[in-house]
Amino acid sequence: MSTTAQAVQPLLVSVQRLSKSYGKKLVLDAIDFEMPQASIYVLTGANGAGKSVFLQCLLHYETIDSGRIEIDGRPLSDRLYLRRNTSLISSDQQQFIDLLTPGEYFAFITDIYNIPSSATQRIRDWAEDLNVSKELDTLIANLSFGTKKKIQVLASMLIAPKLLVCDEIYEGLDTDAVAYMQRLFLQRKEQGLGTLLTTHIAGYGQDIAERTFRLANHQIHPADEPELSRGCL
Ligand SMILES: Nc1ncnc2c1ncn2[C@@H]1O[C@H](COP(=O)(O)OP(=O)(O)OP(=O)(O)O)[C@@H](O)[C@H]1O
Repeated sequence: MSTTAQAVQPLLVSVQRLSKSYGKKLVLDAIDFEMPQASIYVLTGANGAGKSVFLQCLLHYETIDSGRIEIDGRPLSDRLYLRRNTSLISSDQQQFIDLLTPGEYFAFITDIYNIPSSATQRIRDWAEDLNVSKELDTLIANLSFGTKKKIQVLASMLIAPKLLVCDEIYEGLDTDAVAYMQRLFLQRKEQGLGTLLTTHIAGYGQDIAERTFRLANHQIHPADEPELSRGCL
């Protein structure tokens, strides 16, 4: 997508001077970051750079020390709008669904998001695409790491949030699933939805992303900035 096209897209994510510390440990230092609607952005950074903390702050799972965050033009204090229109896929966020089966989890989602019951057939087709049809009645706690992730992916497909945030989505996924995810993100973009992916492995997801950023030294910069790209993984 050209810079001009991006300029006319309304913003999906707007972050201004976001700072976050844990005690004396500074993680994010006055970060500015913008992402338009209908986009795929990648955020890279070394282990411990602060990518997950940034995502947690973005979706208000973590409090911020200072700064301003807007999602689709709404402040984080618009809690219901935020929860309805965002989803996070992360290996750390699964415990709350562990004691449901995928089938129960999807029923739960269709209830709370008021999704028509016709979606049930779609989710069965998608489950077949991702090769998890046989797991729909197994407790999520007992599924493999990659299968748990696929269940989260299916849930996000049901919800189709305006902003989908994926923390290390490719970790633990087989090659077919990775290819499926790439197609899903591109499809989301065509539908006007935005996807933000983090990875500590440079190259992952960047082939489909229009922009890649790097979190280093507590700040986010375009990954192709010369002084930062020297330090890339
Ligand atoms: N709840 C917390 N309390 C204290 N420190 C924390 C907390 N959460 C994260 N940190 C620290 O913040 C820093 C950034 O962690 P974060 O998990 O965001 O890194 P990351 O870039 O996602 O790393 P990785 O690629 O390994 O997943 C780390 O030093 C981590 O120890």
